Amino acid sequence: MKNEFLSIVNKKLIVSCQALSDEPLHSSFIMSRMARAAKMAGSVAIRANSVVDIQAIQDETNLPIIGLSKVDYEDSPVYITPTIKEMRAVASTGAQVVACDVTGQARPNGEKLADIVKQMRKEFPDTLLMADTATIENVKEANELNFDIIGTTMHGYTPDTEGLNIADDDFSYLKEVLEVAKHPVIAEGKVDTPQKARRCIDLGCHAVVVGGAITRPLEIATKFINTVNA
Ligand SMILES: CC(=O)N[C@H](C=O)[C@@H](O)[C@H](O)[C@H](O)COP(=O)(O)O
Repeated sequence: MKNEFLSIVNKKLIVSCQALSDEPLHSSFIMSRMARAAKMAGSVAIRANSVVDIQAIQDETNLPIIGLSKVDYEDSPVYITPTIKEMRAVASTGAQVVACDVTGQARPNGEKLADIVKQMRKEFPDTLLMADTATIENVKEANELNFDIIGTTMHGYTPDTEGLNIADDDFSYLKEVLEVAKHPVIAEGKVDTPQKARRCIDLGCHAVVVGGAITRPLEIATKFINTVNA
């Protein structure tokens, strides 16, 4: 039976607690404390990168997790849970959701997304799969592959969508995604104010993920400094 993740996060905020090795807060302990703060504020789930961070956050908060594993491969631009190896590792933590890149770009080792999804359904039937998409074409592929959740995570982060933002033109891209998607949409990517997060819910998203605007102090401080120093 599928887990209760979607009912838990319905119309709610999910905080993404992530810091890569080149970021000042890179540490599973620090990410677990970020997750503690998010839980205290009322976040109902956490998005987390890497097995070690997921485990630290599970131990600290016991909140449901959207898990992913960012790994760079030489033969592919896909880095969010790119192969079956990362998908299995994240699912094996017990994360309620495994998120992976669905941008249509070639995966490492020539792996095919359809095969990965099929294998995951066999091995982890109760784990939800979230598609981190960039374009409407990607949303259609996520529909065809029957992903449980469709995210806008990669919009603005691929060659086809560089510089774009889901909030542009009063969220016109997000409105299109909501039209096309056949599964619940979670808004994610550059949602950097409470008002924008609320707008995503009001437009019909199932939930909304906010990361950097809450958990990346370098990003937050830089915005302040750029404005003060302007
Ligand atoms: C592009 C990419 O790798 N995005 C990652 C996906 O997990 C995270 O680094 C983002 O922080 C997350 O999507 C939340 O987005 P924002 O931090 O803009 O609220």
